[in-house]
Amino acid sequence: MSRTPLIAGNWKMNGSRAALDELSAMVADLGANPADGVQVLICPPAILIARAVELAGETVAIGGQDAHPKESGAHTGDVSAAMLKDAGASHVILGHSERRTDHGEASELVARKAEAAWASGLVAVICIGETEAEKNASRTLDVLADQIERSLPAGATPANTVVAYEPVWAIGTGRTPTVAEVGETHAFIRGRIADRFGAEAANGMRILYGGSVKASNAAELLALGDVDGALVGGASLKAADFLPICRAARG
Ligand SMILES: O=C[C@H](O)COP(=O)(O)O
Repeated sequence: MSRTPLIAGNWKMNGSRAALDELSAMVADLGANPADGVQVLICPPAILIARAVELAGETVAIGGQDAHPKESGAHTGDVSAAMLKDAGASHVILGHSERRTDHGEASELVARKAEAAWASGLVAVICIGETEAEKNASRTLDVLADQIERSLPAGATPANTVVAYEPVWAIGTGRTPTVAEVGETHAFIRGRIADRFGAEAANGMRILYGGSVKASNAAELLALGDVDGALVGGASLKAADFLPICRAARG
């Protein structure tokens, strides 16, 4: 099964209304010179989503960075999947390591959020990844297996779920695993998805790599058979940095 590459930009807690000019520049460039066959997604801070949706049109999908598992209610400061959908989002990042660390999110909560995302018609981009201490203790595969088991609810399909593998130690550091390590780890992840959801689901489900992806390393990472795109942080903030990554994903 062929999988449409997804290049997803996570703006994290960066951006402003003025920064949406960068999104407009991405949309204009991709409109004039499409990255054929590549799906492009930008996940700005929640407060910018509605305006981003207006600017992005059909060229760039817009997503959230988190969603509360409940649809509405007394949850000060939170945003629900239903609200993201209402604002025009199509995707939501869940279980990012910064949420797991900053907000103590456990995999069970991530799974509940994914179910809420699906119920609202959003695609869940579910993040997994080992810390540096876990890597140094040779626990990477055990950690990933556990996160796949507990963060992805029953019912995950290629249509409703994307998995993003982000080694925590590679995020924002300029360090990445070797290309061979990324290939082996993604193959392991796909194998575990097959164990849980069956071979057909594993064949169709996209697995993104994230962690210090930039124009200079994107092509070699995206050329790997089990790497179906990238979750990009810092290099997604500027059109000039992000567009070459989108183009590197073309087959
Ligand atoms: O969600 C994106 C990742 O955390 C990667 O961030 P980075 O590209 O700045 O390393």
